[in-house]
Amino acid sequence: MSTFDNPPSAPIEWLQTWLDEATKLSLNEPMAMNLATADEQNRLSSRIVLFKGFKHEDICFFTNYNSRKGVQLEKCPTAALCFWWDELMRQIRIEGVCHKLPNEDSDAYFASRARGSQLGAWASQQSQAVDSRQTLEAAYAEQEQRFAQADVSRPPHWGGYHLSISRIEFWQGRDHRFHDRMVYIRQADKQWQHQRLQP
Ligand SMILES: Cc1cc2nc3c(=O)[nH]c(=O)nc-3n(C[C@H](O)[C@H](O)[C@H](O)COP(=O)(O)O)c2cc1C
Ligand SMILES: Cc1ncc(COP(=O)(O)O)c(CN)c1O
Repeated sequence: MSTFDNPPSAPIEWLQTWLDEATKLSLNEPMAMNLATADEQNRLSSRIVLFKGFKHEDICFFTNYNSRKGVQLEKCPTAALCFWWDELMRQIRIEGVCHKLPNEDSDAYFASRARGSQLGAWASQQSQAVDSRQTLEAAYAEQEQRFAQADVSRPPHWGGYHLSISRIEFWQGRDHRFHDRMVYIRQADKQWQHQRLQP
């Protein structure tokens, strides 16, 4: 029997199962998810970021807090995420509110990154204009020198967010565009209510 015929009362285990199944496929970026944010005029923008695990039941990702998305999240913390796995014909849509992770969590994740990516986080003022690739390379070389004898510390403007889920939908592609959909909505008392949706 499919999970859609016997849905769990809460969605997190189901989400974890689909993430595990996508990871097993040896895709290039199985944890890539679209992140949509809005500015103060309700203009939307979206881009791909990587899912980096859970904080309790919240979804974590890491970025530059001064980036375009970071500036938007500061003013408008509601955001939407979307995973799509072609090979599984599966989509997961998530909506919720983002908060910055505690510094300790960002420190721990930053410390786990490749050294080159750590230096890149210092060298890049993400989303700002730059006149040439050479300017970027020079900024990177400068950070390489600066940290030549040391571990690379986390830039204060680089860190994580955790998105608290208010709505999540599981979508399984089926023949004749007659897909399975199940949505979970978080109620005021924190309990989940789920409903099957038409394709
Ligand atoms: C597969 C993939 C994964 C990415 N992961 C991240 C990520 O985890 N964090 C991040 O800041 N940017 C990531 N990026 C780059 C973003 O898509 C984007 O270019 C960048 O964050 C700047 O977005 P912004 O100007 O809207 O803030 C990724 C891009 C791709 C294609
Ligand atoms: C600019 C940028 N920042 C952060 C990440 C997150 O991935 P990681 O921490 O694994 O480098 C990515 C992934 N492509 C990225 O492009």
